[in-house]
Amino acid sequence: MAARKFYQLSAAERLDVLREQGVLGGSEEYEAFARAQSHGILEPDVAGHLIENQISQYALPLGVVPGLRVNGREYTVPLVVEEASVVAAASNGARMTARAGIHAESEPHRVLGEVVFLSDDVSADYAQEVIVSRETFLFARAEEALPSMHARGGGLESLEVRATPDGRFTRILLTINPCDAMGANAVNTISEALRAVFEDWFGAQALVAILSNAGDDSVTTAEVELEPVDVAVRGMDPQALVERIALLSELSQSDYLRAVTHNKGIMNGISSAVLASGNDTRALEASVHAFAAHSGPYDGSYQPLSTWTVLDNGHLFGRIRLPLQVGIVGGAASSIPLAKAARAMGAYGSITEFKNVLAALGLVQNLSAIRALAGPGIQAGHMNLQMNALAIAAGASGGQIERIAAQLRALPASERTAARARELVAQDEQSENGD
Ligand SMILES: CC(C)(COP(=O)([O-])OP(=O)([O-])OC[C@H]1O[C@@H](n2cnc3c(N)ncnc32)[C@H](O)[C@@H]1OP(=O)([O-])[O-])[C@@H](O)C(=O)NCCC(=O)NCCSC(=O)C[C@@](C)(O)CC(=O)[O-]
Ligand SMILES: NC(=O)C1=CN([C@@H]2O[C@H](COP(=O)(O)OP(=O)(O)OC[C@H]3O[C@@H](n4cnc5c(N)ncnc54)[C@H](O)[C@@H]3O)[C@@H](O)[C@H]2O)C=CC1
Repeated sequence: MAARKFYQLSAAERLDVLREQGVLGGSEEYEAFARAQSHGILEPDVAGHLIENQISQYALPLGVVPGLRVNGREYTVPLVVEEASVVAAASNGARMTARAGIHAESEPHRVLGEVVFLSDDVSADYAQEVIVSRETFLFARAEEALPSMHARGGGLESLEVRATPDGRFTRILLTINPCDAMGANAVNTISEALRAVFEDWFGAQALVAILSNAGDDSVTTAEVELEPVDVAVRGMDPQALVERIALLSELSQSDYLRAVTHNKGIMNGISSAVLASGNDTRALEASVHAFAAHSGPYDGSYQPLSTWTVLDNGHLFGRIRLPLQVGIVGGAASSIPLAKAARAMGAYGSITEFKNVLAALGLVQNLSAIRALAGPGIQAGHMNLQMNALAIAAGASGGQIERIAAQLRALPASERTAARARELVAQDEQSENGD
């Protein structure tokens, strides 16, 4: 019998192979992988069937942002993230915007598919002519490909032919309503079904039939108007603070280097909430950053996803606009129990509601970050919370974590190092042992 390939082995067998190859690290790493596999949250056979070449499981903390007020409702939003201060900052943002509340709205949830031919094989004009004359057949074929989506009121909504800007390719664009799902699989199924029809009619092979992660036609907007006192920082004039926040916002419009970091701050909250919900974070982020790269004054200028301005009445006005390729059904949530629980806890009654909450979360996350930057700086708040992670990395466990973190916080910033944390852990152990 032929030897089984790596991907045909069990998780335990794969671990053994990797140990023999010496690529696992040491026995400590082997133990860590093996323990997480048997004591992880997922049943080992579920984990082993979700991805390929699986050897272990990976856990991250799940936290919540309480009291995020969006469109008159209060949400408790679950986040999964490894970075200290993200949840605290989002909670801080929810607190600062609770009085005013955030208003959010989403354009209809749609995803684009594209079937692409070389324009030498199929000209845009010809494709257009054929599609217009046989539209009824194409819609019937799309319905046949995914009858359940059609029955829900979704499915193919429109067909449009657009050549690429350089004229080399003819794209047939399919606008699809995936109802409450993110829609990638739905769009791919319909696109491939129509590809076969087009190839038959045109007598040419399509280059590709796939969804586009560009979400420019399905954008969510969230806005908030705050009084300076809502964002006040001790020891600083609130009006001067909001003026500095607005200036920081202008900087991110002028300076690409700052825009990237500004958007990273926004995605701190959104990506973490999307991860918690069992949605595809790669699709989300590709879509968001592509939008940021061509939604500005000229195509190709990477822009901030949010802006903050001071209104004539002295209030601070914030607005965020971005596409959110997510779903409240489908994806990994049906197989990952905690993702399912996180979706249920978010209590998003519709896909629009989920997107509105995500955009609001991004806006308040951004507010906390730039308020800190415009005020005391980021390190004071962020590094305070980061001290727990430093203590854990230095080997602290149980009640020691809080003790060491408190000692680290009391040190000047320049002395809060890994080496110093290890020294403190060693001293703590000595005193615990009565040495
Ligand atoms: C860190 C804080 C919140 C401290 O904030 P603070 O004002 O020093 O602390 P506070 O004790 O006055 O707390 C204010 C509120 O923050 C929340 N809060 C406070 N502490 C906790 C905690 N332990 N757990 C949960 N929530 C917490 C909580 O809502 C609290 O209100 P309260 O409930 O007490 O009335 C503040 O300094 C802050 O918001 N900083 C921003 C931190 C941040 O953005 N971190 C992300 C990592 S940095 C990054 O990745 C991106 C960045 C910053 O570069 C993006 C950019 O450049 O734009
Ligand atoms: N480029 C990309 O972004 C790609 C992403 N993917 C993956 O595709 C998955 C997302 O695709 P989907 O089609 O959203 O998920 P999916 O394949 O899980 O489909 C959603 C399922 O939910 C059912 N459903 C039940 N109630 C529904 C309702 N009210 N509205 C809509 N559907 C309902 C649908 O019939 C369907 O079976 C993600 O796992 C993603 O990682 C796959 C290929 C490419």
